[in-house]
Amino acid sequence: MDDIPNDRLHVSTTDERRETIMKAVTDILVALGEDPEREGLRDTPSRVAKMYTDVFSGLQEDASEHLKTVFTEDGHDEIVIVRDIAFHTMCEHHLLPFFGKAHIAYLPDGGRLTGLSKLARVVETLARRPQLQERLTGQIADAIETVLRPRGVMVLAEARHMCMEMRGIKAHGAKTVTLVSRGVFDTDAAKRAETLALLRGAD
Ligand SMILES: Nc1nc2c(ncn2[C@@H]2O[C@H](COP(=O)(O)OP(=O)(O)OP(=O)(O)O)[C@@H](O)[C@H]2O)c(=O)[nH]1
Ligand SMILES: [Zn+2]
Repeated sequence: MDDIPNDRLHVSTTDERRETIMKAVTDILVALGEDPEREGLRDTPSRVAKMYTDVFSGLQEDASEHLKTVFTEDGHDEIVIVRDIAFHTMCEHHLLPFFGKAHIAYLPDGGRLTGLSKLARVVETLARRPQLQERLTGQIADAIETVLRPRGVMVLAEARHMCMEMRGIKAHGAKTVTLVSRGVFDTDAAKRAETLALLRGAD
């Protein structure tokens, strides 16, 4: 949040936020030449406000909190992989959805493990913000690295961006793949190759 000027940092209550979004959506409808009072649109500003507060709820959360359920299992310093964690998020440039799957691998150190579901919770929290795929991928790795201090972490994300498909270049079905690797996966070529193959899976 460091890059937001001070005068924009006013923290709104949920009600204030909803009111502001409703007014903005009404203005957009009017600017488009629509009648915001017609039956089908009457509840649209409040629906969109509810949807945005849900879709962007991760802005009020700290993703690393999820990982703090740490189990110490001495001697278990073997790789842990969770594949196919589905996510839906919004690109920060157009506020259009991008969605896909994240695959996570980490090599624990000192037997420090987290609950498997917590990895998916980290993805969910970080996805519920205006995002870039590269940043989402990096932030997932950062959270795991900071809390679990593993020997290595690797995150692979693949997604379809609606701003590239339904508008602009209209590259239907194009998939963007991003990869972040840290620690031993960055320095040990054999471990990196082996883990990347596991992350990619058979399909
Ligand atoms: N690197 C990156 N770019 C993204 C992501 N999501 C959307 N974009 C891109 O952000 C760019 C914004 O480019 P601009 O030229 O400012 O916007 P635009 O005129 O709408 O661009 P076009 O999409 O090419 O029509 C586009 O190239 C999008 O494809 C993302 O997660 N990562
Ligand atoms: Zn976009």
